[in-house]
Amino acid sequence: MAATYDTVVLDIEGTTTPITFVHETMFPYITSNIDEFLTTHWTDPTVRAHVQSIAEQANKDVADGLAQAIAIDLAADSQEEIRQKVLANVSWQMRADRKIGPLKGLQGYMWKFAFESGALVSVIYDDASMAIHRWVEAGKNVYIYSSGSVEAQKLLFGHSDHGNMLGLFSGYYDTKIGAKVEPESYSRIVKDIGVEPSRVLFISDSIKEIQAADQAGLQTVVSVRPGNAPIAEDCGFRTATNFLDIA
Ligand SMILES: CSCCC(=O)C(=O)COP(=O)(O)O
Ligand SMILES: [Mg+2]
Repeated sequence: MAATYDTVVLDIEGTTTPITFVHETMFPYITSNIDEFLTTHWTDPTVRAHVQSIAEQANKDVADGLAQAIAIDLAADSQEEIRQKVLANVSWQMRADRKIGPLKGLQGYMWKFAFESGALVSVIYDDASMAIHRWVEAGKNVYIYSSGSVEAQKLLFGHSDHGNMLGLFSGYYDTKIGAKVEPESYSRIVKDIGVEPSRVLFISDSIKEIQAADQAGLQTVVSVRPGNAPIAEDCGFRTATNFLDIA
């Protein structure tokens, strides 16, 4: 590909970072620690705000008829009932790998303690790290767009096996800008950055995200990594197993 882009937008899971790191290290950290974390941090104002968001989402899910959702009455339930219902709602959403703001917000806050204490160090593919450096050295702007909260994204790139990479990125987007499978989300991102969609390269392992970005007029490459969902050879999009083939 000729360098017809001057902005790069990167997904994380399955793109810069192995799916296994997210599913076998980051998510189990939440599952193993959330019970104790909520008990210990229950009165922390940030946890209170996340509990409120989880409760609002749970009540919406119940109204929408989601079978596993459990309503939370913040005014009438006891604090222990609320805590147990938060645990139950987080549990089913994590089993479903739900990419939704309230869940991602609480996960991100828990990961803050894990990354900052050194309990977690993220994994970035060598070629992804090298390509990001090359893009930045070539004057391109590199952004992240992930379902993980912006706070979690910064923790992940700030505490990686390639060191603190935060200085390389021009900005971060999460699902507050819109779902990753909606073309409008990509239109909002390029508008926010202030670039033409045709000058932006988006890389992701998710074919639905690639289709959405393509519909919004961005250039795309499908990230093919070990453990990613298989991509059909005739998917109609450029694929890459190594970022250095793109950079
Ligand atoms: C950035 S935090 C960990 C990743 C995460 O929670 C997630 O859902 C990753 O989704 P992505 O959009 O990066 O595939
Ligand atoms: Mg991904």
